[in-house]
Amino acid sequence: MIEVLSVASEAYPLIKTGGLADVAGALPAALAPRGVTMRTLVPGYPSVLEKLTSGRQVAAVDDLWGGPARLLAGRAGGLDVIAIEAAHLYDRPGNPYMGPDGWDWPDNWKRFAGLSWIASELALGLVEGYRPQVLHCHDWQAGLAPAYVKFGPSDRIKTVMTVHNIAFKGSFGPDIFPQLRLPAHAYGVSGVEYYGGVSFLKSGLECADAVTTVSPNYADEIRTPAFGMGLEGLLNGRADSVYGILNGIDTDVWDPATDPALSQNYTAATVHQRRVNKQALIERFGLDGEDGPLFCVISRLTGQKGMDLLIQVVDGLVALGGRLCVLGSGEPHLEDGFRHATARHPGKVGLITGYDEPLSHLMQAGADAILIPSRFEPCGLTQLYGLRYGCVPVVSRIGGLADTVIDANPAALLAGVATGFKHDADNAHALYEAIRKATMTFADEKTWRKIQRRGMKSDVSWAASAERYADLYADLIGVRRDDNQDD
Ligand SMILES: Nc1ncnc2c1ncn2[C@@H]1O[C@H](COP(=O)(O)OP(=O)(O)O[C@H]2O[C@H](CO)[C@@H](O)[C@H](O)[C@H]2O)[C@@H](O)[C@H]1O
Repeated sequence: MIEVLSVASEAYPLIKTGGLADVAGALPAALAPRGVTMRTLVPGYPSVLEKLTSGRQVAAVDDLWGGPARLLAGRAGGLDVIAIEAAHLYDRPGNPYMGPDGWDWPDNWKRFAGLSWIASELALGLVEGYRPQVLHCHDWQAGLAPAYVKFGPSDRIKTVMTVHNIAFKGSFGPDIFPQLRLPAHAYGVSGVEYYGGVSFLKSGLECADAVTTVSPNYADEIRTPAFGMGLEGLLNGRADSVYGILNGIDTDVWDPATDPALSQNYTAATVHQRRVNKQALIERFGLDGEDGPLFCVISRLTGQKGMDLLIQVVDGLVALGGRLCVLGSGEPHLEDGFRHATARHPGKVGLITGYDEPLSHLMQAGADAILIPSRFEPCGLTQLYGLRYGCVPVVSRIGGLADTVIDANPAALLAGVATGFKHDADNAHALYEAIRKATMTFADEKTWRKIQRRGMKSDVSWAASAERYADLYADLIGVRRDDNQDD
C-alpha cells in the first residue's frame, strides 16, 4: 500500500465551507481500493473535535506558534483523521477563516503555518510507527508544507500540491518570514517569497514535487495570464509537473435513490417523481407553482461565480416564464442584488442566505436546472451533483465546467449526447441566451427528459480520477502500482 497524508483545512463531513471539503472528504474512500491508504490532517476546529470522540493522543508539541498542541488520531465521519488540537489557534466558533466581523483572522498565517509545519513533522516521524510516503497538500492553507519539506532536514517524502482555487494565495507581508521556522535562504524565488512578501500557495507550487489542479482544462488555463493570477510564469516553468485531474463526487452521499434530504427519492427511470421535490422547494422558497422551469443557484455569492451577471438577467429569466431559487451567501452587494430581485418578483425569485447542506440536496433534486455562470471554475462540483440528480446544468464554457458538460447544440442533440447548456463566460447576454435556450427546451418534455436521463447516467464518480492520483503517487515514489498493491 502507498501511505499518503492528505493535508487540508477542511474535509467533509468534519468541516465544510466549499468544494475543497467535498474533495478532501471523498478522496480517501476513492483511493482505498486502489492501493492507497490516506490519512487526513486537519486543524482541530470545534466541529472537528466534536466528531472525533474516539481520538487518542499520538503526539504533542510544546509550542505551535504561541501555545501547546496535541495530535489526536482516530476515525470520524468515515475518515482516518489526525486533528491538531491547539486551542490558541483553532478553538474559534463559526467559519474557519474569519471572525464574526467577516474579516480574516489576523493570525491566519500562524494557524496555517502550524498546519503545514505539523504535516512536515509527521513526515519526519513525529508519530512513532507512522511514516507517510507522500504529502498531498490542498490549497494555500497547506501550501507551506512542501517548503518545510524542501528546506527541512529530510526531503525524503514526496509532495503534491493541489490547487482548488488559485485566487486565494495566502499572501502576507515579509515581516512574518522570520517567524516561519524556515532557513534564511528559503526567502527567495525558489522558496516562499512572492512579490516582496510571503505567499503560501506560491510556496507550495514552487516547492512541491508535483502540482495538480482539479480539471484538465483549468490546468491549461492557469498557465495563461487570463487565469494564472500572476502564477502563470511559475506554472509554465514547471509545465511537465502540472497535472489536471478531474474531480469526482461521492456517489453514496449524492445518490437521489437514497438521499435522506429529499422529499421523494427517484432514479433515472422514475425521474418524473422529481416533481414532489420541486413542490417542496417551491413551498420552501415561497414561490408560485406555475409550469415554467425552476432554476436554482447553490453557491458562494461572489464575482468568481458570475453572480453579478445573473443579477443582470434575472428580470429576463422571469419574463421568459422561469423562476429562480438561490441558496448562498457572500459579497454584500450581491446578496442585496438578489434581495432586490426577490422584492421585484415576489413568487418568482426566492433567496435563502446562509449555508444549508440538506437544502442544497433538495434543490438539486427539485429544481429543473442549475445555473453556474462562473468567470473561472477550477472544476466545479455543483454541475456534477446536477448531472447526477437530473438538475440540468447551465454553465459557462470555462475550467472544469467545459470539461464536464456537453452542450445541447444541434449536433449533440442529434447524436444523443447532450447533458446541459453552455455559454461564453463573463457575458450577461450569453448567459441570458443560454437560459432562453434551456427554457425553450424545457417546454419540449421529451427532449428535456432525455437530457436529464443522460446526465444521470454519466460517470461523475471518482473511479477514473482516483486511478490517476494513485498512479501519480506511485510514480513519485518510484513504485509500480501492480507490485505495490500486492504488498
Ligand atoms: N449556501 C450553501 N449551502 C450549502 N451548500 C453550499 C452552499 N454554497 C455552496 N455549497 C456547496 O459547496 C460546494 C461548492 O463547490 P464548488 O465546486 O462550487 O466549489 P468552491 O468554489 O467552493 O471550491 C473550489 O474547489 C472545488 C473542489 O476542487 C472546485 O470544484 C471549485 O471549482 C473551486 O472553486 C458544493 O458542495 C455546494 O453544494
